[in-house]
Amino acid sequence: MDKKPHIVFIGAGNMASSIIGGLVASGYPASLISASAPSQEHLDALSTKYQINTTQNNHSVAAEADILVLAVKPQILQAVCTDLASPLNDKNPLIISIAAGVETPHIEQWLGKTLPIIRCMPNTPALVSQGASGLFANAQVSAEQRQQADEIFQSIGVTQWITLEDQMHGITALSGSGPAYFFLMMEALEDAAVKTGIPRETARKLGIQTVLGAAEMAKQSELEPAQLKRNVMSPGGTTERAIQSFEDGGIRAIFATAVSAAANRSKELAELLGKQ
Ligand SMILES: NC(=O)C1=CN([C@@H]2O[C@H](COP(=O)(O)OP(=O)(O)OC[C@H]3O[C@@H](n4cnc5c(N)ncnc54)[C@H](OP(=O)(O)O)[C@@H]3O)[C@@H](O)[C@H]2O)C=CC1
Ligand SMILES: O=C(O)[C@@H]1CCC=N1
Repeated sequence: MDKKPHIVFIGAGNMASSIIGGLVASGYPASLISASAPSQEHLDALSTKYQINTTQNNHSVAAEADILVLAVKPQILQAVCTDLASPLNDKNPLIISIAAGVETPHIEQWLGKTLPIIRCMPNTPALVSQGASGLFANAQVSAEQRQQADEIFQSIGVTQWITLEDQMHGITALSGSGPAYFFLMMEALEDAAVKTGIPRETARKLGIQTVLGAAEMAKQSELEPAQLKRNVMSPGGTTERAIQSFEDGGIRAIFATAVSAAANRSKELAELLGKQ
């Protein structure tokens, strides 16, 4: 980026904080990051931690944005966008919405005009620069804006662009919600290990490192996860027993059902919110 854009966040919750934290950690100037939300307490926490600009006034800050990140709950996005229509009347910032299940035509309709809009589905590991973001650009987004968005989200992890907005439901179910699946597995693995007699602290430390090590290995290896799994399974050994137990318990069906439940909820949200 030659001249870095002023990035304004509407909403200062979990996800905005994660992205802001990742951006600042990657060296993005805090003076070029602003956030707006109702809670002064949340804003103070953000400005103390990251030295970014904060305000409770969506209008004033939105009018200064080169890039406006909509980081509020999907259910209030319509009200927030409708309210921003007037301050954006003579402005043309790049809009980036991270709201689950809200489609770009609805955002355009609520903002009252055609605008460059990118839909992004990030995830909370952005806070430690290990995010995974799926992105979709509408037809108004220029190559330069696409590049700017890509650089922002690459500074907090990995990016993947999709060409069909409909695929965002699957991305949401995969990587948007995904960190929670692995935290659940860490909880379950730790509890199970403690039941074998291991101290909790030991179980947590080794459990987390095992997840991290497996992910790093899968990332670096040319082998597919299925082969990496087989490489751990000595014939007649311990892993084989555990994997057989997972398979007997229907782990693949459990994953398929859960991921499709999340994708279906994203579709439901899109239908519900589009009808408001
Ligand atoms: N959490 C996640 O893992 C992910 C979330 N998302 C999406 O990110 C979005 C935000 O989620 P998340 O951060 O978890 O939610 P949070 O509830 O943590 O944050 C929502 C933020 O919106 C603020 N807000 C509420 N009303 C307004 C308003 N009128 N104007 C400005 N700000 C307002 C809240 O203010 P206050 O601080 O005062 O409460 C809060 O800071 C959602 O749309 C979600 O779908 C996407 C990917 C992953
Ligand atoms: O649970 C949610 O709806 C949001 C979207 C993806 C992750 N959190």
